[in-house]
Amino acid sequence: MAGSSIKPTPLLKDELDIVIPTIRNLDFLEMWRPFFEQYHLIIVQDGDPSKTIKVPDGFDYELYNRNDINRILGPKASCISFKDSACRCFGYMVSKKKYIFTIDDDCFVAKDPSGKEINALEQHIKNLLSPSTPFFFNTLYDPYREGADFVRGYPFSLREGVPTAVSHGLWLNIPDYDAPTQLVKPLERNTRYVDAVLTVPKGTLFPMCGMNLAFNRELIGPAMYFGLMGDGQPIGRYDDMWAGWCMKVICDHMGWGVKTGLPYIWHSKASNPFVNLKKEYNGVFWQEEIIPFFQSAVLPKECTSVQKCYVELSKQVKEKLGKIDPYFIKLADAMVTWIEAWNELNSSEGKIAKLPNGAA
Ligand SMILES: O=c1ccn([C@@H]2O[C@H](COP(=O)(O)OP(=O)(O)O[C@H]3O[C@@H](CO)[C@H](O)[C@H]3O)[C@@H](O)[C@H]2O)c(=O)[nH]1
Ligand SMILES: [Mn+2]
Repeated sequence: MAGSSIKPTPLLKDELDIVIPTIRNLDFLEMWRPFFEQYHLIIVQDGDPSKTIKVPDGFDYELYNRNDINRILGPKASCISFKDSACRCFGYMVSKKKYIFTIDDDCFVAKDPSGKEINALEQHIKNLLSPSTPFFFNTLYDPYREGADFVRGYPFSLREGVPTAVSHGLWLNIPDYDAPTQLVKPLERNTRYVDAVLTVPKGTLFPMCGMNLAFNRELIGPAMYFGLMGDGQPIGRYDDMWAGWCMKVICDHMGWGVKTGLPYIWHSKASNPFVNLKKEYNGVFWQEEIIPFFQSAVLPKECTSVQKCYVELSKQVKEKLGKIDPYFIKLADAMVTWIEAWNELNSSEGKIAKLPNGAA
């Protein structure tokens, strides 16, 4: 009898949205069709709202342009960036699903060393559905992976792990370098496939790239605000970095885990390093003060929800980073506006993620 032609239902089919920011086109979806077609897409169209973005046939999607964002959020739309990929966070806010995967429109299906096409979404789901180990490093990497385990000396009291809030994937071909590095190494390509998933240890920050990223929206969604960038702002290409630093401080406080490593995507477009240098210029200097701020940030135990953590962080940003540049006062206010807008759109969910015992 011929094999069944019924496709297996993909994992989290009705619990995950794929968020795509675009100012270009969505032709890249053809390559992802086998992996994405059964999921719902949320497309955030940046730039000129009068331009029509064609979505390839067969995909289930909702599309929002700037007019939609302004109509839905009213004055609170001011917290959503314009003319920067940071606009993608609007998609996180309007989603009603438990999980989010976000990918850039110049990211394609990569192949692993055996030549097999990588289903990046499937790997992110595996990462999110298995625990993290932020409190003690496992030298054999992901202990929950088939064929691996905790090594000798790993405390049994910690082997249950903690919930995974974020899965950060990587990129073959064009690496996510900053502009100075791009300028110095214009031809460098990442050809190294490292077959590992690591938990970022508690108390350690990392540079979160938004091009191949998934997260548990019910846990950490309110903290995934991609900071004010692009049009009218003195900085760009630090939206995902800002979100990553805020997110990690809050995950550490809440006792949740963040993973990085597999899956890889194939990043195809090298954005213009000179344009990027102009966008990043202030960030190159400011990050030398921003990082110590996040490294020393302490959230009080009264911060028992992500929203409360985030508003507390915004207060500390205003107080401690506001003296670097007035931009940080504007950013701190935008962080509060984001939470207000998030709560308005998601009030029915109202789920407040509580601190697990002793995690603070
Ligand atoms: O004004 C804009 C510019 C771009 N987009 C969309 O955002 C993503 C990323 O754009 P692009 O691939 O051109 O930028 P990269 O330099 O490769 O991106 C890296 O920097 C981060 C930007 O902060 C990004 O997350 C990283 O991947 C594409 O989908 C563009 O269509 C936009 O919406 N508005
Ligand atoms: Mn890109």
